[in-house]
Amino acid sequence: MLNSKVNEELAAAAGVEEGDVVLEIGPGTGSLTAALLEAGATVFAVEKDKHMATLVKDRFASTERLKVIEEDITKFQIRSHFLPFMKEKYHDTKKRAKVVSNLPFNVSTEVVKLLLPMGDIFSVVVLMLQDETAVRLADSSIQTPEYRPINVFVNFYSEPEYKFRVDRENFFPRPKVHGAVISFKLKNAEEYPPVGSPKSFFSMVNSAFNGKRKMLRKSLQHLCSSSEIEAALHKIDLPVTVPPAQLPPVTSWFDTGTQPALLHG
Ligand SMILES: C[S@@+](CC[C@H](N)C(=O)[O-])C[C@H]1O[C@@H](n2cnc3c(N)ncnc32)[C@H](O)[C@@H]1O
Repeated sequence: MLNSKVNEELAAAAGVEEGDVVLEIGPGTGSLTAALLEAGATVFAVEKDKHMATLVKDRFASTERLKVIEEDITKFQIRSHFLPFMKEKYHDTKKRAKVVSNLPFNVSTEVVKLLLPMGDIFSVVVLMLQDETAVRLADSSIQTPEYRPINVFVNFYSEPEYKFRVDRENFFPRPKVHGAVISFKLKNAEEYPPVGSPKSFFSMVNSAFNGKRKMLRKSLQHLCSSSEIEAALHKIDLPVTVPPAQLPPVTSWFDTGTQPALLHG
């Protein structure tokens, strides 16, 4: 990141303040780390590149508010290794940590899938993504062919918000596309849509989208009878012909707040 102002804005987008514990993924040379420390946070950085991990450790050797772990975030055991660190720093047991990261674009979807279900550990996840990806993930109401199971996933676990675009001239090496900062305010488990098991719910969502142009009563016929599907759609005022890409945001799939109208989850 060539522009230090963007790092300050990333930290501000997560509302980082004195005393916060922040998980930073991929600190690289430490330009965002510097902004997080400057804002008063204690930073737990996970960097997979050995050389970069050493470099960032050396750069901030004089502070006790930084811990650097050399590890790939997709393999890192957040619950067993980060959680004890966070608990040691916070006196308030209800306080949650924050995630702020400027990661390579190619691992961003994997990181989103990993972190969003962790609302018991993190209150907010702020990421730099490709602009196009950020737009697609933040708009919960898109009812276009761009609507994917990942949109259902994002809105199930969080409230996404597109923050601001970062022109590609701000990065070195310069990527082909612009970046954008997106924040995901993580829900607590009691705020999730009321499904029996998220795993079987998402398996149902994937089945529905596998037959993108098919009607739901066809693509979900291995799970429910046609009449059950028609009745469920009727309950939430949708025609039986609705294709999956035109379903409304996931939170409105549940009629009374207790009973999932769209199948059993
Ligand atoms: C785009 S650089 C970010 C540099 C820095 N955050 C900045 O703002 O200047 C990405 C960093 O993420 C690290 N990285 C890439 N994949 C990673 C992964 N799976 N786990 C942890 N770190 C990763 C890279 O080694 C690199 O240092």
